[in-house]
Amino acid sequence: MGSADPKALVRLNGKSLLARSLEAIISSGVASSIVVAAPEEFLTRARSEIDIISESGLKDSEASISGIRITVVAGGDDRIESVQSALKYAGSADIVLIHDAARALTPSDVFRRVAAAVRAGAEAVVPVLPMTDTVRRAQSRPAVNSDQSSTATDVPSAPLPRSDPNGRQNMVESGADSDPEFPTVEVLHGDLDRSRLRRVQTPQGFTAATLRRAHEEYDHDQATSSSGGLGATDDAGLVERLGVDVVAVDGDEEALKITYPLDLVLGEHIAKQRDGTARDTKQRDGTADDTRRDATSESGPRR
Ligand SMILES: Nc1ccn([C@@H]2O[C@H](COP(=O)(O)OP(=O)(O)OP(=O)(O)O)[C@@H](O)[C@H]2O)c(=O)n1
Ligand SMILES: C[C@](O)(CO)[C@H](O)COP(=O)(O)O
Repeated sequence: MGSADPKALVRLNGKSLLARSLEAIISSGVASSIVVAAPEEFLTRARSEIDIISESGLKDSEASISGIRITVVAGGDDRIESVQSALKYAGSADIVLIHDAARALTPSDVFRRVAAAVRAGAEAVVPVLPMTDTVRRAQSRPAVNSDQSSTATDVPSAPLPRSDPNGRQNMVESGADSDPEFPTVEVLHGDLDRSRLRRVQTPQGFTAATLRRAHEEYDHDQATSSSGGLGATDDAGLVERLGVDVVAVDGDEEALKITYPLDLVLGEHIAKQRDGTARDTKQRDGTADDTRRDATSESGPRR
């Protein structure tokens, strides 16, 4: 994102991603307690975001905000460590939802769908959306070598350069063995059947026992792994390693992960519409923007 502050403190229409995430959780009505994991040096600022929500008022949810215990704790160096810090404060809750503050515009309905599916008996639940792009596997091979099959190696799953949202540099010169003396190109193989692929969002919901077991198992495997970090980009992945089924429910395009500056432009637009401060709040048919959104967004995933 390139901002000096942690991303959760970046603002959309004047309100931080953290504050917007908390509002969505609170107004969903599914939480009895919320734990926020924040970078240690930003704990005070994270706490002040909670005060802002209280002051600005959550409309008719104000009563429930005082009924919901909100705790701010120091997170860790990565997502998994932060979740583990927060889990220590989850008390005796038997269902836990893990949410990315970066998905600050997640509609409350998504929280309700996830919580309902766990209550209905699933051990692990994630909101998902269909793939709209064609997806292929990437391999790198020497740029000048005609024998591609014997030298191709999987492109490492390191993130694309943050400075280039489209990762164009990676598309040309793979980072796998990017020695300038031996340039590589990236070649693509194999159509993956996109009708069977899903984009995974948060909140991800779990029975607390299963989530704790998944983290313990992950920690154990990390400690005993001879091949370095196991890599885990979400909690559902850890639960899946236990052999537990991860159940999908409908996600929502507005639960986008604010990752690149371009996402802020879209996020700002959505936030303004919701806050009723969009310049063009009146549509030609006379309905307000946020009224139109309510009619479409809470009814399931949109492409
Ligand atoms: N040490 C960390 C890093 C990330 N996260 C969580 O993982 C989410 C997604 O992470 P990411 O998009 O990578 O966010 P950041 O690392 O915060 O920001 P940036 O995109 O600038 O790298 C964050 O919103 C946050 O909820 C966390 O809990 N602890
Ligand atoms: C959990 C997640 O949002 C699901 O899509 C995603 O894996 C988080 O990834 P990040 O690398 O921590 O942004």
